[in-house]
Amino acid sequence: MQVEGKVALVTGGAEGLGRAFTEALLEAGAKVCFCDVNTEQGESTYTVLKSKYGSDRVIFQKCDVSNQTEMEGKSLNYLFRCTKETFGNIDIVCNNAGIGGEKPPLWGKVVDVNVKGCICGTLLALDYLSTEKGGSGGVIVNISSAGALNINPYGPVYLATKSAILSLSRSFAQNPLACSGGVRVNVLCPSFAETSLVRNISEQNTYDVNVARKFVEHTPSMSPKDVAEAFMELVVDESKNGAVLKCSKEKGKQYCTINVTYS
Ligand SMILES: NC(=O)C1=CN([C@@H]2O[C@H](COP(=O)(O)OP(=O)(O)OC[C@H]3O[C@@H](n4cnc5c(N)ncnc54)[C@H](O)[C@@H]3O)[C@@H](O)[C@H]2O)C=CC1
Ligand SMILES: CC/C=C\C[C@H](O)[C@H](O)/C=C/C=C/C=C\C=C\C(=O)C/C=C\CCC(=O)O
Repeated sequence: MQVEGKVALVTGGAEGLGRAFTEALLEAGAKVCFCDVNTEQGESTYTVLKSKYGSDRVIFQKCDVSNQTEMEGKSLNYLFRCTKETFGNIDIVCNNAGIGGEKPPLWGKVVDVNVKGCICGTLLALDYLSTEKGGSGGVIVNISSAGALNINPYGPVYLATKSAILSLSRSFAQNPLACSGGVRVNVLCPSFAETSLVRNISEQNTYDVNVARKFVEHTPSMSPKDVAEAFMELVVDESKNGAVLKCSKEKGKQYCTINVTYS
């Protein structure tokens, strides 16, 4: 895919990986609408990106991806509509927004943001991108986790949501609306990267904060820019549909095949 001149939508773009994806897309010549629930950080990031790339190429919208109705303020429906009205089309969608948490009452919000937000964002992306629905095709990249390729007793809820994103994306990649609609669906599984999500691991959102922190300390972390390089490969390479791309500091990029072995 030639990214120059294309229109992208990124959720959770105010900081961390979402900001890195947004900047990589802008650097490649795309127009980008990014959203975030954190208005202050979103406006701050928008100011920086607008001055670097121009106000005609980047917009920020406050949006909570777990908000399923227009009633509760800026929803994903509103975000997609606003992006299309502003830039005339949508070609690339990155469902990135995500949070961590394991204990009540936080875990329910984790499911709402990570799973429902990604499902809603993927369904809307298919509606706007599929040629079967008047779109011009394109690519959806959903953000799972390297942890989803394993089991982990210390982050079961978080990693369950990331596993859901993995299955959702691989399944939608074979869905008629995608296949016959010229839409590719890929999933990125990063290992640890230096962001607030990892820095903010605490008693409130993990079963054993010492284990989680030790895991992070012993696992070399990527920069968000490292992860964005893998993300852009899934956007640009039109041979990639249903691809599962793991990326880590130690082993770089690894495409994964997922099989079930029977005992
Ligand atoms: N940092 C890491 O080591 C890894 C992160 N991931 C995933 O990457 C994605 C991004 O994570 P990070 O950049 O690390 O986290 P982060 O916490 O640094 O950034 C996440 C961004 O999403 C926003 N956000 C949170 N809830 C939202 C909501 N309901 N609606 C809209 N925006 C919302 C936050 O305000 C923040 O700006 C997440 O889905 C995470 O699960 C996956 C593997 C590794
Ligand atoms: C791990 C950091 C991400 C989120 C923290 C949340 O609090 C979550 O509820 C807790 C998870 C605890 C995990 C403990 C160890 C993780 C091991 C893994 O296999 C994860 C490996 C890489 C991915 C990291 C990520 O997805 O953010």
